[in-house]
This record gives sequence, structure tokens and C-alpha cells, in this order.
Amino acid sequence: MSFRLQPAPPARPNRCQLFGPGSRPAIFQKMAASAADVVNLDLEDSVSAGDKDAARATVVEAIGGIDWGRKTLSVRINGLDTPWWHRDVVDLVEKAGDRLDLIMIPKVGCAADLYAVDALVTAAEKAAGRERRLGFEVIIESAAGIAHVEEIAKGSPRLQAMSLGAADFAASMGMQTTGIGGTQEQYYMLHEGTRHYSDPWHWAQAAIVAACRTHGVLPVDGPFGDFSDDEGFRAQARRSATLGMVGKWAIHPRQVALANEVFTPSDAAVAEAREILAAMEEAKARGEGATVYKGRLVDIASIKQAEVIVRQAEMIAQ
Ligand SMILES: CC(C)(COP(=O)(O)OP(=O)(O)OC[C@H]1O[C@@H](n2cnc3c(N)ncnc32)[C@H](O)[C@@H]1OP(=O)(O)O)[C@@H](O)C(=O)NCCC(=O)NCCSC(=O)C[C@H](O)C(=O)O
Ligand SMILES: [Mg+2]
Repeated sequence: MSFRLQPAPPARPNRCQLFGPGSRPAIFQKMAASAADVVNLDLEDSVSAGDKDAARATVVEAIGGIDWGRKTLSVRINGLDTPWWHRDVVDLVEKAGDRLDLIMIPKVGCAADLYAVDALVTAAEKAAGRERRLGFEVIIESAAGIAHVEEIAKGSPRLQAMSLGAADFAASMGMQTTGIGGTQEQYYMLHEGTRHYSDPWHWAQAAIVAACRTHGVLPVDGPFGDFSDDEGFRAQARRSATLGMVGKWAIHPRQVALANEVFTPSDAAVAEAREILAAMEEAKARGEGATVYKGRLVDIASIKQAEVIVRQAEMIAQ
């Protein structure tokens, strides 16, 4: 480990973030009753320009008016290039009450974007006498966002989570696709006449995970647009989990169980992790730093790997 220790991210489950348009209050109760760890009420791209003011008022009322249980409750505000975001922030801080946990800032392109929202939130919190400090989450969904991902990850002490927004990201990067996440037909290697599909989202996800892990932020995979494709969702989510992401968005309720399934360590994985820890305890008692478990090397690094899985399982069980 470097002299500078890796900070722990917020200790809360974030396996699934269920989104719903702020202009569609008929689904709010269903979102609250879902099995998602996080609910995101959206004021941004799922709300048309003419509905922005009404949606904001609806969301403000629903935050205090609905029993959201133990969920992390987040509202996605409009982007900093719009005329709506400052009113979103001020109304949420002044009128929504203390139940709101997070503000999600979309299309963040540099650390100064976070600085600007932090300054406004801080002033509004002081003016309103709000006792609970709001947290932030951001979406990396532009060329600038991914180019500046590390400075963004350390951009505000309020920052708790960072998601990859595949749709806007693809558009900003000029990618030739209208798909939101998942396999892209044209992205393959050809070997002896056979196509081997590759993952065009991989590099951005890996950059997000590294930035987040360096600065104690939760890395999250964003939307998978084709909500009729359960296996496609699972495959995307499994890649994200393997890379170190802690959860994934659901843009339809049927994706919630899929995300929870993938981002909850299986009983077998937890049992194996505990066995590795036990094997390493025995090795330590023998004065050894490495041993053999099921025919493979385990050593002190294996303890940290196993602890990741055990910690995830314990946090989810709480
Ligand atoms: C995608 C939808 C528009 C589909 O809605 P609908 O046509 O109503 O779906 P169904 O008829 O299949 O609904 C079945 C039942 O589930 C309820 N429902 C629907 N959606 C939700 C939801 N989000 N949460 C909870 N419950 C929901 C329906 O009411 C039905 O209930 P019942 O009648 O009792 O059986 C819709 O799902 C939707 O609006 N999804 C969210 C869209 C959204 O928020 N988009 C923004 C996030 S993605 C994004 O912004 C891209 C990103 O930024 C990037 O750049 O990548
Ligand atoms: Mg987007």
C-alpha cells in the first residue's frame, strides 16, 4: 500500500438504482415498494422541457409525502448548461425536507462543476437551516467527463457515487450506436473467420472504478436500455461487478431483481471467501504468508480479496 491509504467508500448497499421520471408520480409508490437500494427521481432527460417546473414541484412534495423506507433517496437535477438546475437545487434544499439523501449531477465534465453545485448547496443549506448535509452522485457521460474522471472523483467531499451513463457517453464520444450499454454488433475482432465480440464500455468503466477506488467513491454501472433482454442485462452487470462496480441502474422494474442478483455475492462465493480467510489464519499460525487452497496459491493479498466479498455480504445483510 502507498503511504496514502485508499479511503473506504460509503458503507451502504447500492446494488440497484431504480429510475423514474419526476413527471410520473403514479409510479413513485411502486418505486418506494421495490427492492432497489437507491431510488432516483429524475428531473433531467426523462422530463420534457415543458414539464420541468411541474415535475420539480411533484418531486419536492413526494420526498416528504411518501414512505421511502430505508432506501437511499436521490434526485437527478438538470445539467449545468440548462436554465433549470439552480432552481432544482434551491427548491430541493429549501422545500424537500431532510429525507432527501443525494443530488445526482448529470453530465459532469470537470471538478469545477461539482464545486459550483457544492457552493450553491452549501449556501442554500445554511439559509434553510437544513441539518443533514446532502450527498452528491455524478454521472460520467461525456468525453470531458471521462477525460477528467479522477479530478471529478475528488471534486467534493459530498461525493458518494459515480455512474457511467452509456447513452450520453456514446453520443458525446461520437460512437456509432443507438444502443444503451451491452453488446455492440460492430465491435468485434475477427479470427479465422469467426467474430469475437469485445466490450466498448470496458475502458470507461475501468477508468471510473480506478478513480472511485482511489478517492472512496462508489462506482456504479448506468442504464441498460433493452429492458426485454434479461440475459443481456445480466451479462453487462456481471462484467461490471467483476471490474469492481457495486451496482447498476434499473430503468424498468423488471431489472431490479437482476441487478440485486448479480451484485449480491452468492452463498458459494461468500463460503469460499470465508474458507480462504480460515486457510490464511492457519497459515499465519504456522508463520507462513502463503498457502494452497483448492490447488491454487492464496497469500496476504487473497485476504483482502476475500474480505471484499465478505464485507459486501455483511453490509447487504444488515
Ligand atoms: C421505460 C418506461 C417508460 C416503461 O414504462 P411502462 O410502459 O409503464 O412499462 P410497463 O407497462 O412495462 O410497466 C409495468 C409496471 O411497472 C410500473 N413501472 C414502470 N416503470 C416503472 C419504474 N421506473 N419504477 C417503478 N414502477 C414502474 C408500471 O406502472 C406498471 O405497473 P402496473 O400497472 O402496476 O403493473 C418506464 O419504466 C420508465 O419511465 N423508466 C424510467 C425512465 C427513466 O427514468 N430514464 C432516465 C434514466 S436513463 C438515462 O437518463 C440515460 C443516461 O443518462 C445515459 O445517458 O445513459
Ligand atoms: Mg444521460
